[in-house]
Amino acid sequence: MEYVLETKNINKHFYKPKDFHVLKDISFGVKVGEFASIMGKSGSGKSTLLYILSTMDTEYTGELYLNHELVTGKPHQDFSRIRNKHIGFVFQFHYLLSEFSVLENVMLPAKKLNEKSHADIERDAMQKLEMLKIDYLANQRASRISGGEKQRVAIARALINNPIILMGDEPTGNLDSHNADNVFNIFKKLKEEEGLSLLIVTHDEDFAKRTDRIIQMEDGRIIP
Ligand SMILES: Nc1ncnc2c1ncn2[C@@H]1O[C@H](COP(=O)(O)OP(=O)(O)OP(=O)(O)O)[C@@H](O)[C@H]1O
Repeated sequence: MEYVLETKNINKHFYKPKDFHVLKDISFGVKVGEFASIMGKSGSGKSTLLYILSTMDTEYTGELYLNHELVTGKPHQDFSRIRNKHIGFVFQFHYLLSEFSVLENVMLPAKKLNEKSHADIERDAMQKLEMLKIDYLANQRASRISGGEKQRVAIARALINNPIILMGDEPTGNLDSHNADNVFNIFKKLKEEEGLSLLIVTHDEDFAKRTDRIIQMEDGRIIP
């Protein structure tokens, strides 16, 4: 089985205000090209898990593999590069820089990676905007566009470095049903046409039901 992401026995505690075993023996994988969702009650540990999987949180025991490579325990300076290059992340809130144009926002993670020329990055960013059918917004200030458009720009930004997996923490949580549907269809298209792997935390059952697999979390565990 070809996995883009795999975990082995991930455990995490929060020690303040008192010891709390938040993630318990999490072992699972996301297959290449799979569109998986994570559901579970509030407080079951979904966001905590996603922050570990996206290498934003390194305080845990167990193992995380991306593209079969063990990333757990790497030197700290490696993580921002791994994250920037291999993982696209979409939050509930878009976190766009409001004074920058849409195009500049999408270009930023590629600028940070510093592997391509400005012209190449601009071309790639325009291609992502075209793919998401928002290229007409390229020169608009991010503060001037609608909520649904902002989330599509955030997706374009998450894709700019051609990640191996796109993760989302309730990316449709702030959207009305029309815009949420739009985002689902974009994710589905990314899977079907680009072969992208996706792992999306959601509270929306209709959204989850339409993904390839629902991973259920309860009390810090994945329900088998
Ligand atoms: N920094 C922290 N310190 C202590 N406890 C924390 C911390 N962050 C989260 N928790 C606790 O860990 C548990 C899991 O939180 P988490 O945010 O992962 O849940 P979730 O399933 O994503 O919930 P929601 O659906 O409400 O976003 C909760 O009980 C939360 O209160």
